[in-house]
Amino acid sequence: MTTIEVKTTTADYAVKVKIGSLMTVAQAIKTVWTPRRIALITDTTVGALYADQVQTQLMAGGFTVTVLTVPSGEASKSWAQTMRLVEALSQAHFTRNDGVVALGGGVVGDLAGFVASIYMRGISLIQLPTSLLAQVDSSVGGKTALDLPTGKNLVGSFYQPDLVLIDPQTLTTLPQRMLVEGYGEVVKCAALVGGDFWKLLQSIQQPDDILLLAPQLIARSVSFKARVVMADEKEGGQRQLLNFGHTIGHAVELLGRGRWMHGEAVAMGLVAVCQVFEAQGLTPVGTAQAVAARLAVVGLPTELPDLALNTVLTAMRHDKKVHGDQLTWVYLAALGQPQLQPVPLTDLATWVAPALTTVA
Ligand SMILES: NC(=O)c1ccc[n+]([C@@H]2O[C@H](COP(=O)([O-])OP(=O)(O)OC[C@H]3O[C@@H](n4cnc5c(N)ncnc54)[C@H](O)[C@@H]3O)[C@@H](O)[C@H]2O)c1
Ligand SMILES: O=C(O)C(=O)C[C@@H](O)[C@H](O)[C@H](O)COP(=O)(O)O
Ligand SMILES: [Zn+2]
Repeated sequence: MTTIEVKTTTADYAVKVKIGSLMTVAQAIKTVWTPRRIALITDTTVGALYADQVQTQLMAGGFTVTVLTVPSGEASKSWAQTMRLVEALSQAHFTRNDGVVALGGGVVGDLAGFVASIYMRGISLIQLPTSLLAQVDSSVGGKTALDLPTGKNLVGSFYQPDLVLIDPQTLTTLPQRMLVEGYGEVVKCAALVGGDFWKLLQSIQQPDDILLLAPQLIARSVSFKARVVMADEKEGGQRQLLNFGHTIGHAVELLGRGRWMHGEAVAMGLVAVCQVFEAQGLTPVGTAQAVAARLAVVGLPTELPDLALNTVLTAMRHDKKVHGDQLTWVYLAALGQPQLQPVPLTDLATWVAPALTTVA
């Protein structure tokens, strides 16, 4: 078992990574929660695979469990599902002493986390992430979110869980496309960290290698993310670095309307931002190609689709790193040396243009 401690101004919790840990989930939860009622929030796909097993374990451990299921997919990060879930909690008389357990990928984690943060102004939360993306990134750090038609994650809260329990065994049921998209966030972390983490990616030459190295990739990604979150929980400064590749990535994800998964859009965004900053002379020439090589080897997309510049710019203006009349970008001064660069909104078109294949 690898344990990574996260200590922020609002919470102290452990991220535990252990193969098979979902089989002893009640034991782990009892280390942080007394017996209580649990809303086990999951999606249709993950629920069908794991909800019974988790519910049985929790009930044997003395918890009372209500399973609440949302449709799989990004569209569930919505007001409609939020309303359904908080109303279900209320109708079942959940109180402030009860808790929410999120069982699923990043969608379930973001949605259930948001629900836990607003129901009765906040009830306890535990994350049981089951996708690679959720295990390396979204379950840790306390960002919860819903999407709006204008942009990704525009509603949400910072709300830390009491425990994150990661069982890499769940990745064996994850379809290859979802395994690979989660790897997009691993490449992001490795590019930010550089050194041995970046070198480790040389061992990944095909999607199966991701599964083989999953415990290591999870531990390294989470350790890095935990360090950043502990230094800057609410993204006043260096937490913005975790948004590397997301400025263009989120725009592409939104404009694709479900065509690309988050990690795929981030993969395109990582290469694109390196191209943008190579053109500005701030990222060493060849970085975009080096990043693209690590992504392409597992089949992640590395070239932006044809998108009209004005639609990309409109989506980017909803980025939460817009402060006043500037958007802060994350770029690599070198692998392992990320920097923040504010760019006036009026200059965005000139900056972004080199990354787009079609300028309309
Ligand atoms: N809060 C954060 O810090 C943070 C970080 C990164 C991404 N995100 C968000 O996470 C979301 C993407 O997460 P995701 O890629 O996990 O998507 P997802 O939650 O939609 O999961 C992808 C698919 O895999 C299925 N699945 C999950 N685990 C499975 C398993 N073990 N076996 C079989 N199927 C399984 C899901 O049902 C879904 O169909 C996006 O909304 C993104 O914005 C949040
Ligand atoms: O945890 C963070 O901070 C991140 O930026 C991690 C990102 O991978 C993640 O996609 C996050 O949800 C994006 O946050 P947002 O604030 O840009 O919506
Ligand atoms: Zn992300």
